[in-house]
Amino acid sequence: MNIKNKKWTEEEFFKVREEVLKQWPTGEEVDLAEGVKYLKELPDHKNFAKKLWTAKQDGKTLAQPRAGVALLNEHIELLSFLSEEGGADLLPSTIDSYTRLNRYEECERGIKESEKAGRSLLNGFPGVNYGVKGCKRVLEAVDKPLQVRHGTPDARLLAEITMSAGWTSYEGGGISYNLPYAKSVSMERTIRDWQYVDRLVGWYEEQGVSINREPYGPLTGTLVPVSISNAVQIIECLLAAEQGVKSITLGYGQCGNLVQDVAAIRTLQELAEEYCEKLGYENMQITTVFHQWMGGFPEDESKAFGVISNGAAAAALSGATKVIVKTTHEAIGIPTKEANANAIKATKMVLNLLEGQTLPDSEELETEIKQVKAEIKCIMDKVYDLGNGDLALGTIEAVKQGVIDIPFAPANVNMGKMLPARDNKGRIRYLECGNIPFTDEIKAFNTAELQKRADFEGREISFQMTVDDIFAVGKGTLIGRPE
Ligand SMILES: CCC[C@H]1O[C@@H](n2cnc3c(N)ncnc32)[C@H](O)[C@@H]1O
Repeated sequence: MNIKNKKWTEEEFFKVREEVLKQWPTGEEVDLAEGVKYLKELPDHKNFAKKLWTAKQDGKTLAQPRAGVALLNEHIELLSFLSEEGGADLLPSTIDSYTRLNRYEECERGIKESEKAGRSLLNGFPGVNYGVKGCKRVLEAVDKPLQVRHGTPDARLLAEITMSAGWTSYEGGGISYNLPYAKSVSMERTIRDWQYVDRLVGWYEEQGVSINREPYGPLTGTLVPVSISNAVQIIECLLAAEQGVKSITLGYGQCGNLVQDVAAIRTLQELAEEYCEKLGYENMQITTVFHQWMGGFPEDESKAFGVISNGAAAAALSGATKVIVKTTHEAIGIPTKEANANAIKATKMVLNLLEGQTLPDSEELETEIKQVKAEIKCIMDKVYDLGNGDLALGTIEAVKQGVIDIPFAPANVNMGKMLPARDNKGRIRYLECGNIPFTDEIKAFNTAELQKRADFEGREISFQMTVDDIFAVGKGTLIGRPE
Protein backbone atom coordinates (compact mmCIF):
# COMPACT_ATOMS: atom_id res chain seq x y z
CA MET A 1 0.00 0.00 0.00
CA ASN A 2 1.98 3.04 -1.13
CA ILE A 3 0.58 5.80 0.98
CA LYS A 4 1.28 9.43 0.19
CA ASN A 5 -0.43 12.66 1.04
CA LYS A 6 -1.43 13.38 -2.55
CA LYS A 7 -4.89 13.95 -4.01
CA TRP A 8 -6.00 10.67 -5.63
CA THR A 9 -6.54 10.84 -9.38
CA GLU A 10 -10.07 10.06 -10.55
CA GLU A 11 -8.72 6.86 -12.06
CA GLU A 12 -7.25 5.71 -8.71
CA PHE A 13 -10.46 6.64 -6.92
CA PHE A 14 -12.88 4.94 -9.34
CA LYS A 15 -10.75 1.78 -9.38
CA VAL A 16 -11.02 1.37 -5.60
CA ARG A 17 -14.68 2.38 -5.76
CA GLU A 18 -15.63 -0.76 -7.67
CA GLU A 19 -14.56 -2.87 -4.68
CA VAL A 20 -16.20 -0.59 -2.12
CA LEU A 21 -19.65 -0.80 -3.69
CA LYS A 22 -19.54 -4.61 -3.65
CA GLN A 23 -19.27 -4.81 0.13
CA TRP A 24 -23.04 -5.06 0.54
CA PRO A 25 -25.95 -5.31 -1.96
CA THR A 26 -27.18 -1.80 -1.20
CA GLY A 27 -23.92 -0.52 -2.71
CA GLU A 28 -25.43 -1.20 -6.12
CA GLU A 29 -28.00 1.55 -5.52
CA VAL A 30 -25.33 4.25 -5.44
CA ASP A 31 -25.28 6.34 -8.61
CA LEU A 32 -23.00 9.37 -8.41
CA ALA A 33 -24.69 11.34 -11.18
CA GLU A 34 -28.06 10.85 -9.50
CA GLY A 35 -26.51 11.77 -6.19
CA VAL A 36 -25.16 15.04 -7.54
CA LYS A 37 -28.53 15.92 -9.02
CA TYR A 38 -30.34 15.05 -5.77
CA LEU A 39 -27.85 17.03 -3.66
CA LYS A 40 -28.08 20.06 -5.92
CA GLU A 41 -31.88 20.08 -5.56
CA LEU A 42 -31.59 20.26 -1.77
CA PRO A 43 -32.67 23.66 -0.38
CA ASP A 44 -29.78 25.58 1.23
CA HIS A 45 -31.25 25.14 4.73
CA LYS A 46 -30.80 21.38 4.36
CA ASN A 47 -27.13 21.58 3.37
CA PHE A 48 -24.95 21.04 6.44
CA ALA A 49 -21.92 22.88 5.04
CA LYS A 50 -23.96 25.96 4.13
CA LYS A 51 -25.79 26.09 7.46
CA LEU A 52 -22.52 25.83 9.38
CA TRP A 53 -20.82 28.53 7.34
CA THR A 54 -23.75 30.92 7.80
CA ALA A 55 -23.65 30.28 11.56
CA LYS A 56 -19.93 31.03 11.59
CA GLN A 57 -20.48 34.31 9.76
CA ASP A 58 -23.28 35.21 12.17
CA GLY A 59 -21.17 34.28 15.23
CA LYS A 60 -23.80 31.75 16.29
CA THR A 61 -23.33 28.38 18.02
CA LEU A 62 -25.64 25.66 16.65
CA ALA A 63 -26.90 22.73 18.76
CA GLN A 64 -26.81 19.13 17.54
CA PRO A 65 -27.73 15.91 19.40
CA ARG A 66 -26.61 12.35 18.83
CA ALA A 67 -29.46 9.95 17.96
CA GLY A 68 -30.03 6.69 16.16
CA VAL A 69 -32.35 3.69 16.39
CA ALA A 70 -32.75 0.44 14.45
CA LEU A 71 -36.11 0.89 12.71
CA LEU A 72 -36.55 3.40 9.89
CA ASN A 73 -39.95 4.78 10.94
CA GLU A 74 -38.89 5.07 14.58
CA HIS A 75 -35.68 6.79 13.51
CA ILE A 76 -37.68 9.32 11.49
CA GLU A 77 -40.02 9.85 14.46
CA LEU A 78 -37.00 10.33 16.74
CA LEU A 79 -35.27 12.89 14.50
CA SER A 80 -38.52 14.78 13.89
CA PHE A 81 -39.09 14.98 17.65
CA LEU A 82 -35.55 16.25 18.29
CA SER A 83 -35.98 18.80 15.52
CA GLU A 84 -39.47 20.07 16.41
CA GLU A 85 -39.71 19.50 20.19
CA GLY A 86 -35.99 19.72 20.96
CA GLY A 87 -35.24 22.53 18.53
CA ALA A 88 -32.07 20.89 17.22
CA ASP A 89 -30.39 23.11 14.60
CA LEU A 90 -28.60 20.18 12.95
CA LEU A 91 -29.57 16.50 12.94
CA PRO A 92 -27.44 13.37 13.29
CA SER A 93 -27.89 9.79 12.55
CA THR A 94 -25.76 7.90 15.03
CA ILE A 95 -24.83 4.66 13.34
CA ASP A 96 -24.97 1.31 15.19
CA SER A 97 -21.93 -0.66 16.30
CA TYR A 98 -22.36 -3.55 13.86
CA THR A 99 -22.29 -1.15 10.90
CA ARG A 100 -19.17 0.44 12.38
CA LEU A 101 -17.52 -2.98 12.14
CA ASN A 102 -18.92 -3.65 8.64
CA ARG A 103 -20.96 -6.54 10.06
CA TYR A 104 -24.04 -5.94 7.90
CA GLU A 105 -25.38 -9.50 8.35
CA GLU A 106 -25.83 -8.79 12.07
CA CYS A 107 -27.50 -5.51 11.19
CA GLU A 108 -29.99 -7.40 9.04
CA ARG A 109 -30.73 -9.70 11.97
CA GLY A 110 -30.92 -6.74 14.35
CA ILE A 111 -33.49 -5.01 12.18
CA LYS A 112 -35.67 -8.13 11.99
CA GLU A 113 -35.46 -8.75 15.74
CA SER A 114 -36.26 -5.10 16.43
CA GLU A 115 -39.35 -5.39 14.20
CA LYS A 116 -40.42 -8.48 16.13
CA ALA A 117 -39.72 -6.86 19.50
CA GLY A 118 -41.29 -3.54 18.48
CA ARG A 119 -38.30 -1.62 19.81
CA SER A 120 -34.72 -0.85 18.83
CA LEU A 121 -32.32 -3.71 19.51
CA LEU A 122 -29.44 -1.92 17.78
CA ASN A 123 -27.58 1.00 19.39
CA GLY A 124 -27.90 3.16 16.29
CA PHE A 125 -29.18 3.51 12.74
CA PRO A 126 -27.96 0.79 10.32
CA GLY A 127 -27.55 3.12 7.33
CA VAL A 128 -25.81 0.69 4.98
CA ASN A 129 -28.59 -1.87 5.28
CA TYR A 130 -31.31 0.71 4.59
CA GLY A 131 -29.34 1.87 1.56
CA VAL A 132 -29.85 4.98 -0.54
CA LYS A 133 -33.62 4.57 -0.65
CA GLY A 134 -33.98 4.27 3.12
CA CYS A 135 -31.57 7.11 3.83
CA LYS A 136 -33.44 9.32 1.35
CA ARG A 137 -36.66 8.62 3.25
CA VAL A 138 -35.04 9.90 6.44
CA LEU A 139 -33.70 13.03 4.74
CA GLU A 140 -37.05 13.81 3.10
CA ALA A 141 -38.91 13.38 6.39
CA VAL A 142 -36.94 16.08 8.24
CA ASP A 143 -36.34 19.75 7.51
CA LYS A 144 -32.79 20.09 8.86
CA PRO A 145 -29.40 19.05 7.46
CA LEU A 146 -28.34 15.48 8.27
CA GLN A 147 -24.93 14.21 9.42
CA VAL A 148 -23.55 10.68 9.81
CA ARG A 149 -22.09 10.22 13.31
CA HIS A 150 -20.36 6.93 13.97
CA GLY A 151 -16.95 5.41 14.72
CA THR A 152 -16.16 3.35 11.64
CA PRO A 153 -12.56 2.55 10.66
CA ASP A 154 -13.66 1.47 7.16
CA ALA A 155 -16.50 3.89 6.45
CA ARG A 156 -16.28 4.01 2.66
CA LEU A 157 -19.54 2.26 1.74
CA LEU A 158 -21.49 4.13 4.44
CA ALA A 159 -20.16 7.38 2.95
CA GLU A 160 -21.14 6.45 -0.61
CA ILE A 161 -24.68 5.53 0.41
CA THR A 162 -25.46 8.42 2.76
CA MET A 163 -23.90 11.16 0.63
CA SER A 164 -25.77 10.09 -2.49
CA ALA A 165 -28.91 10.11 -0.30
CA GLY A 166 -28.45 13.82 0.42
CA TRP A 167 -26.80 13.61 3.83
CA THR A 168 -24.32 16.48 3.74
CA SER A 169 -21.94 15.91 6.62
CA TYR A 170 -19.73 13.00 7.59
CA GLU A 171 -17.81 12.48 10.83
CA GLY A 172 -14.53 10.67 11.30
CA GLY A 173 -10.94 10.35 10.12
CA GLY A 174 -7.97 8.07 9.69
CA ILE A 175 -6.60 8.72 13.19
CA SER A 176 -9.73 9.72 15.08
CA TYR A 177 -11.69 6.64 13.98
CA ASN A 178 -8.80 4.27 14.44
CA LEU A 179 -7.08 4.87 17.80
CA PRO A 180 -10.23 5.39 19.93
CA TYR A 181 -12.40 2.89 18.02
CA ALA A 182 -10.40 0.05 16.55
CA LYS A 183 -8.44 -2.77 18.16
CA SER A 184 -6.05 -3.97 15.47
CA VAL A 185 -6.46 -1.97 12.29
CA SER A 186 -3.24 -0.57 10.83
CA MET A 187 -2.78 3.16 10.48
CA GLU A 188 -1.85 2.59 6.82
CA ARG A 189 -5.31 1.08 6.34
CA THR A 190 -7.34 3.80 8.00
CA ILE A 191 -5.31 6.69 6.54
CA ARG A 192 -5.89 5.22 3.08
CA ASP A 193 -9.60 4.43 3.65
CA TRP A 194 -10.25 7.94 4.92
CA GLN A 195 -8.38 9.41 1.95
CA TYR A 196 -11.04 7.59 -0.06
CA VAL A 197 -13.88 9.20 1.94
CA ASP A 198 -12.29 12.62 1.58
CA ARG A 199 -11.67 12.07 -2.14
CA LEU A 200 -15.36 11.21 -2.57
CA VAL A 201 -16.22 14.53 -0.89
CA GLY A 202 -13.59 16.22 -3.09
CA TRP A 203 -15.29 14.72 -6.12
CA TYR A 204 -18.67 16.08 -5.03
CA GLU A 205 -17.04 19.49 -4.45
CA GLU A 206 -15.72 19.36 -8.03
CA GLN A 207 -19.33 18.83 -9.19
CA GLY A 208 -20.38 21.94 -7.23
CA VAL A 209 -21.83 20.14 -4.21
CA SER A 210 -20.46 21.03 -0.78
CA ILE A 211 -20.33 18.27 1.82
CA ASN A 212 -18.99 18.89 5.33
CA ARG A 213 -16.40 16.71 6.99
CA GLU A 214 -15.91 16.55 10.76
CA PRO A 215 -12.86 14.78 12.18
CA TYR A 216 -13.74 13.27 15.55
CA GLY A 217 -12.39 15.63 18.18
CA PRO A 218 -12.77 14.02 21.62
CA LEU A 219 -10.83 10.83 20.71
CA THR A 220 -11.10 8.63 23.84
CA GLY A 221 -12.95 11.42 25.67
CA THR A 222 -10.84 10.73 28.75
CA LEU A 223 -8.53 13.52 29.90
CA VAL A 224 -7.12 14.03 26.40
CA PRO A 225 -4.61 16.91 26.52
CA VAL A 226 -5.57 19.83 24.26
CA SER A 227 -2.40 19.78 22.17
CA ILE A 228 -2.73 16.09 21.26
CA SER A 229 -6.40 16.47 20.43
CA ASN A 230 -5.86 19.63 18.37
CA ALA A 231 -2.82 18.19 16.55
CA VAL A 232 -4.90 15.19 15.43
CA GLN A 233 -7.66 17.53 14.21
CA ILE A 234 -5.23 19.73 12.28
CA ILE A 235 -3.64 16.68 10.65
CA GLU A 236 -7.02 15.25 9.59
CA CYS A 237 -8.03 18.70 8.35
CA LEU A 238 -4.96 18.88 6.11
CA LEU A 239 -5.29 15.30 4.86
CA ALA A 240 -8.92 16.06 3.92
CA ALA A 241 -8.03 19.37 2.27
CA GLU A 242 -5.48 17.57 0.09
CA GLN A 243 -8.29 15.34 -1.25
CA GLY A 244 -10.42 18.40 -2.09
CA VAL A 245 -12.59 18.78 1.00
CA LYS A 246 -13.49 22.44 1.63
CA SER A 247 -16.00 22.45 4.49
CA ILE A 248 -14.31 21.08 7.60
CA THR A 249 -15.47 21.21 11.21
CA LEU A 250 -12.72 20.53 13.73
CA GLY A 251 -13.72 19.08 17.06
CA TYR A 252 -12.75 19.24 20.70
CA GLY A 253 -14.06 17.39 23.72
CA GLN A 254 -14.71 19.62 26.75
CA CYS A 255 -12.15 19.10 29.52
CA GLY A 256 -13.78 21.28 32.15
CA ASN A 257 -11.47 24.21 32.88
CA LEU A 258 -13.20 27.06 31.05
CA VAL A 259 -10.07 29.00 30.10
CA GLN A 260 -8.35 25.90 28.75
CA ASP A 261 -11.48 24.86 26.83
CA VAL A 262 -11.72 28.30 25.22
CA ALA A 263 -8.01 28.26 24.42
CA ALA A 264 -8.50 24.88 22.75
CA ILE A 265 -11.21 26.11 20.38
CA ARG A 266 -9.44 29.40 19.61
CA THR A 267 -6.11 27.68 18.77
CA LEU A 268 -7.88 24.97 16.79
CA GLN A 269 -9.56 27.49 14.48
CA GLU A 270 -6.49 29.74 14.21
CA LEU A 271 -3.87 27.04 13.57
CA ALA A 272 -6.02 25.09 11.11
CA GLU A 273 -6.51 28.26 9.07
CA GLU A 274 -2.79 29.06 9.30
CA TYR A 275 -1.70 25.59 8.13
CA CYS A 276 -4.23 25.55 5.28
CA GLU A 277 -3.08 29.00 4.18
CA LYS A 278 0.60 27.99 4.37
CA LEU A 279 -0.04 24.81 2.37
CA GLY A 280 -2.03 26.61 -0.31
CA TYR A 281 -5.48 25.11 0.38
CA GLU A 282 -7.82 27.90 -0.75
CA ASN A 283 -11.47 28.75 -0.10
CA MET A 284 -11.52 26.56 2.98
CA GLN A 285 -14.57 26.86 5.24
CA ILE A 286 -13.19 25.89 8.64
CA THR A 287 -15.50 25.74 11.65
CA THR A 288 -15.30 24.18 15.10
CA VAL A 289 -17.44 21.85 17.19
CA PHE A 290 -17.39 21.67 20.99
CA HIS A 291 -18.48 18.32 22.48
CA GLN A 292 -20.11 18.63 25.88
CA TRP A 293 -18.31 16.62 28.57
CA MET A 294 -17.40 13.22 27.16
CA GLY A 295 -16.33 11.53 30.39
CA GLY A 296 -18.31 9.77 33.11
CA PHE A 297 -21.64 11.44 34.00
CA PRO A 298 -23.54 11.67 37.28
CA GLU A 299 -26.65 9.44 37.29
CA ASP A 300 -28.68 12.09 39.08
CA GLU A 301 -30.73 13.96 36.45
CA SER A 302 -30.33 17.41 38.02
CA LYS A 303 -26.57 17.03 38.33
CA ALA A 304 -26.43 15.78 34.76
CA PHE A 305 -28.30 18.90 33.64
CA GLY A 306 -25.62 20.88 35.43
CA VAL A 307 -22.92 19.14 33.38
CA ILE A 308 -24.86 19.67 30.14
CA SER A 309 -25.55 23.36 30.81
CA ASN A 310 -21.96 23.97 31.86
CA GLY A 311 -20.86 22.43 28.54
CA ALA A 312 -23.29 24.62 26.65
CA ALA A 313 -21.90 27.73 28.34
CA ALA A 314 -18.30 26.76 27.59
CA ALA A 315 -19.21 26.11 23.96
CA ALA A 316 -20.87 29.51 23.63
CA LEU A 317 -18.04 31.39 25.34
CA SER A 318 -15.44 29.62 23.21
CA GLY A 319 -17.14 30.83 20.02
CA ALA A 320 -17.47 27.28 18.65
CA THR A 321 -19.72 27.01 15.59
CA LYS A 322 -21.50 23.94 16.92
CA VAL A 323 -22.01 22.11 20.21
CA ILE A 324 -22.77 18.40 20.48
CA VAL A 325 -25.37 17.84 23.18
CA LYS A 326 -25.21 15.12 25.82
CA THR A 327 -28.27 13.89 27.70
CA THR A 328 -29.17 13.13 31.31
CA HIS A 329 -29.33 9.45 30.36
CA GLU A 330 -25.59 9.40 29.64
CA ALA A 331 -24.80 7.31 32.71
CA ILE A 332 -27.60 4.86 31.85
CA GLY A 333 -27.51 4.19 28.09
CA ILE A 334 -29.22 5.22 24.89
CA PRO A 335 -31.40 8.23 25.79
CA THR A 336 -35.14 8.38 25.27
CA LYS A 337 -36.27 10.94 22.72
CA GLU A 338 -37.69 13.02 25.58
CA ALA A 339 -34.41 13.09 27.52
CA ASN A 340 -32.59 13.93 24.31
CA ALA A 341 -34.98 16.76 23.43
CA ASN A 342 -34.84 18.17 26.98
CA ALA A 343 -31.05 18.34 26.85
CA ILE A 344 -31.19 20.20 23.54
CA LYS A 345 -33.68 22.69 25.00
CA ALA A 346 -31.50 23.29 28.07
CA THR A 347 -28.45 23.72 25.82
CA LYS A 348 -30.21 26.15 23.49
CA MET A 349 -31.49 28.16 26.45
CA VAL A 350 -27.90 28.67 27.58
CA LEU A 351 -26.73 29.44 24.03
CA ASN A 352 -29.49 32.06 23.69
CA LEU A 353 -28.62 33.66 27.02
CA LEU A 354 -24.96 33.90 26.03
CA GLU A 355 -25.54 34.89 22.41
CA GLY A 356 -22.95 37.44 21.32
CA GLN A 357 -20.79 36.85 24.39
CA THR A 358 -17.36 35.25 24.28
CA LEU A 359 -14.81 34.80 27.03
CA PRO A 360 -12.82 38.05 27.23
CA ASP A 361 -9.07 37.97 26.68
CA SER A 362 -7.03 37.62 29.83
CA GLU A 363 -3.47 36.88 30.86
CA GLU A 364 -4.52 33.35 31.86
CA LEU A 365 -6.12 32.77 28.44
CA GLU A 366 -3.09 34.16 26.59
CA THR A 367 -0.75 31.93 28.63
CA GLU A 368 -2.86 28.87 27.87
CA ILE A 369 -3.02 29.71 24.15
CA LYS A 370 0.74 30.18 24.03
CA GLN A 371 1.31 26.87 25.82
CA VAL A 372 -1.03 24.92 23.55
CA LYS A 373 0.55 26.40 20.41
CA ALA A 374 4.08 25.56 21.60
CA GLU A 375 3.08 21.96 22.32
CA ILE A 376 1.27 21.56 19.00
CA LYS A 377 4.29 22.93 17.14
CA CYS A 378 6.55 20.27 18.69
CA ILE A 379 4.15 17.53 17.60
CA MET A 380 3.48 18.84 14.08
CA ASP A 381 7.14 19.55 13.32
CA LYS A 382 8.07 16.01 14.33
CA VAL A 383 5.24 14.49 12.27
CA TYR A 384 6.47 16.28 9.13
CA ASP A 385 10.04 15.32 9.97
CA LEU A 386 9.13 11.62 10.32
CA GLY A 387 7.40 11.71 6.94
CA ASN A 388 10.20 13.65 5.23
CA GLY A 389 7.56 16.28 4.51
CA ASP A 390 4.76 13.84 3.70
CA LEU A 391 1.98 14.28 6.26
CA ALA A 392 0.35 10.89 5.66
CA LEU A 393 3.60 8.97 6.05
CA GLY A 394 4.61 11.16 8.97
CA THR A 395 1.33 10.51 10.75
CA ILE A 396 1.66 6.74 10.37
CA GLU A 397 5.22 6.85 11.72
CA ALA A 398 4.28 9.28 14.49
CA VAL A 399 1.64 6.89 15.82
CA LYS A 400 4.11 4.01 15.62
CA GLN A 401 6.68 5.99 17.62
CA GLY A 402 4.23 7.45 20.13
CA VAL A 403 4.69 11.02 18.91
CA ILE A 404 0.92 10.92 18.51
CA ASP A 405 -0.25 9.08 21.61
CA ILE A 406 -3.88 9.09 22.79
CA PRO A 407 -4.57 8.33 26.46
CA PHE A 408 -6.57 5.13 27.16
CA ALA A 409 -6.92 4.23 23.46
CA PRO A 410 -7.90 0.57 22.75
CA ALA A 411 -5.96 0.39 19.48
CA ASN A 412 -2.89 -1.82 19.65
CA VAL A 413 -1.06 0.59 17.31
CA ASN A 414 -1.34 3.32 19.95
CA MET A 415 1.81 3.62 22.10
CA GLY A 416 -0.06 4.37 25.34
CA LYS A 417 2.94 5.80 27.22
CA MET A 418 1.64 9.35 27.65
CA LEU A 419 -0.44 10.02 30.78
CA PRO A 420 -2.57 13.07 31.64
CA ALA A 421 -3.76 14.53 34.93
CA ARG A 422 -5.47 17.74 36.01
CA ASP A 423 -3.57 20.61 37.62
CA ASN A 424 -4.93 22.52 40.60
CA LYS A 425 -7.35 24.48 38.43
CA GLY A 426 -8.59 21.42 36.59
CA ARG A 427 -6.58 22.04 33.40
CA ILE A 428 -5.35 18.86 31.73
CA ARG A 429 -1.55 18.56 31.90
CA TYR A 430 1.01 15.92 30.87
CA LEU A 431 1.88 13.70 33.83
CA GLU A 432 4.04 11.52 31.55
CA CYS A 433 5.04 12.77 28.08
CA GLY A 434 5.93 9.33 26.77
CA ASN A 435 7.59 9.74 23.36
CA ILE A 436 5.95 13.07 22.58
CA PRO A 437 8.97 15.24 21.65
CA PHE A 438 8.27 18.22 23.89
CA THR A 439 11.01 20.67 24.80
CA ASP A 440 12.38 20.62 28.35
CA GLU A 441 10.65 23.95 28.91
CA ILE A 442 7.26 22.46 27.99
CA LYS A 443 7.85 19.42 30.20
CA ALA A 444 8.91 21.66 33.09
CA PHE A 445 5.77 23.80 32.67
CA ASN A 446 3.50 20.76 32.87
CA THR A 447 5.30 19.32 35.88
CA ALA A 448 5.28 22.66 37.70
CA GLU A 449 1.51 23.00 37.22
CA LEU A 450 0.95 19.48 38.53
CA GLN A 451 3.29 20.21 41.45
CA LYS A 452 1.00 23.07 42.53
CA ARG A 453 -1.82 20.53 42.86
CA ALA A 454 0.43 18.07 44.69
CA ASP A 455 1.40 20.79 47.17
CA PHE A 456 -2.24 21.82 47.63
CA GLU A 457 -3.39 18.24 48.18
CA GLY A 458 -0.39 17.25 50.25
CA ARG A 459 0.52 14.30 48.04
CA GLU A 460 3.10 13.39 45.44
CA ILE A 461 2.41 13.82 41.74
CA SER A 462 1.24 10.34 40.72
CA PHE A 463 -1.01 8.29 38.47
CA GLN A 464 -3.45 8.26 41.39
CA MET A 465 -4.31 11.84 40.40
CA THR A 466 -5.25 10.56 36.93
CA VAL A 467 -7.44 7.81 38.38
CA ASP A 468 -9.13 10.25 40.77
CA ASP A 469 -9.78 12.65 37.87
CA ILE A 470 -11.39 9.94 35.74
CA PHE A 471 -14.07 9.32 38.38
CA ALA A 472 -14.41 12.92 39.61
CA VAL A 473 -17.21 14.30 37.42
CA GLY A 474 -19.34 11.21 37.90
CA LYS A 475 -18.94 11.79 41.63
CA GLY A 476 -19.79 15.49 41.36
CA THR A 477 -16.51 17.43 41.08
CA LEU A 478 -14.09 18.34 38.29
CA ILE A 479 -10.80 17.56 40.04
CA GLY A 480 -10.38 14.21 41.76
CA ARG A 481 -9.29 15.37 45.20
CA PRO A 482 -7.96 12.70 47.59
CA GLU A 483 -10.69 11.42 49.88
C1 LIG B 1 -18.45 9.22 20.78
C2 LIG B 1 -19.86 9.39 21.11
C3 LIG B 1 -20.26 8.78 22.43
C4 LIG B 1 -21.61 9.30 22.80
O1 LIG B 1 -22.58 8.93 21.86
C5 LIG B 1 -23.78 8.70 22.56
N1 LIG B 1 -24.58 7.78 21.75
C6 LIG B 1 -24.15 6.63 21.21
N2 LIG B 1 -25.16 6.04 20.55
C7 LIG B 1 -26.26 6.85 20.68
C8 LIG B 1 -27.60 6.80 20.23
N3 LIG B 1 -28.02 5.76 19.48
N4 LIG B 1 -28.44 7.80 20.54
C9 LIG B 1 -27.99 8.85 21.29
N5 LIG B 1 -26.73 8.96 21.76
C10 LIG B 1 -25.89 7.96 21.46
C11 LIG B 1 -23.36 8.12 23.87
O2 LIG B 1 -24.27 8.39 24.84
C12 LIG B 1 -22.08 8.85 24.15
O3 LIG B 1 -22.37 10.00 24.87
